[in-house]
Amino acid sequence: MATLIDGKTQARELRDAVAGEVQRLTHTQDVVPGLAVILVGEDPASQVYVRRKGQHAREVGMRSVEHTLSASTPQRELLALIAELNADPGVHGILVQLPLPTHIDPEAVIHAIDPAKDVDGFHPLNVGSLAAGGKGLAPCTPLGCVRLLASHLGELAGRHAVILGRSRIVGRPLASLLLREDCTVTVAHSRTVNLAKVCRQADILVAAVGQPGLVQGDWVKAGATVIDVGITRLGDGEERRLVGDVDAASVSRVAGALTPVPGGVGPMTIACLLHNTLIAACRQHGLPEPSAASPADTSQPLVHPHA
Ligand SMILES: Nc1nc2c(c(=O)[nH]1)N[C@@H](CN(C=O)c1ccc(C(=O)N[C@@H](CCC(=O)O)C(=O)O)cc1)CN2
Ligand SMILES: [Mg+2]
Repeated sequence: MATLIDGKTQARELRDAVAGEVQRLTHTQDVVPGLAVILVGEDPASQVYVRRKGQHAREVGMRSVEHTLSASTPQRELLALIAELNADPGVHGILVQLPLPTHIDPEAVIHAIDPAKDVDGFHPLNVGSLAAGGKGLAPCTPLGCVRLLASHLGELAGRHAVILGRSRIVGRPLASLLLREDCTVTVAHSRTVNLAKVCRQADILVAAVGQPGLVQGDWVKAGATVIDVGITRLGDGEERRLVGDVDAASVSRVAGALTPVPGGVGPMTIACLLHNTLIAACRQHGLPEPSAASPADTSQPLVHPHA
């Protein structure tokens, strides 16, 4: 049976490491990293994630500012709030929780965030920097995937990674991050011919399409490491459950290791957000960065204590 890669524990370890760095910054530099999170509307899942981001930010010693706006907030009001936060020297990281109500253009919102404070890594300047192999802020879910992979596999260089899904939030930035680790990267998607055959070539298989149970055991090479990014809510009440893109029952008989849903990539997303906020604060104050920018650098204890 496949080893389960425990994202919950690793996320806690990363938060603890970030907390140590925050304490050091606060005491030696008088800098308290500040994170501002904006929620527009009342989507229940988004409310949970935003609450958790604020709570975890405070737990690691950061200043946390939460702005909750009604679902009917005009776009110009949201842009005005972002402009205020851009100008606030006590705020080092800004994020707007997605999805947004349909009358708001997410592109306009993402463009409005100061790229230096864009801790989601969604601004085109950060997207471009990552694609070019530079040092811009990278998106949190792909960063979490690379940390989990490096913790389990150590060196990633030379491995063939197949990423299922080409979204802006996961698939594309993850391809850039894995290229940075010298993986051979294939991005597969809904138009890929013979998807199962492509997936069977992977040493590392990442499923990020939002289709429950898509990846079956016979799509996986024996011993491969499988990362399940999908989180779909099925059922109601007592029957309510979260399922990933991977059919865990069949895949765990073939794979070498697998991330669970829940408790895999999800918790790493918020821990990586805190790490990005710490990096952003250091950069804004011209201070050396806390350990390696690369999540797969095993030489630094902040990065992944398991490796
Ligand atoms: N501005 C952003 N919006 C969204 C992002 C993002 O990174 N930035 N990602 C997702 C939501 N998300 C964080 O915002 C997120 C999703 C899931 C989890 C998580 O811990 N999941 C748990 C299950 C939690 C549950 O019970 O619902 C798990 O997988 O174990 C954290 C953060 C979309 N929007
Ligand atoms: Mg996620």
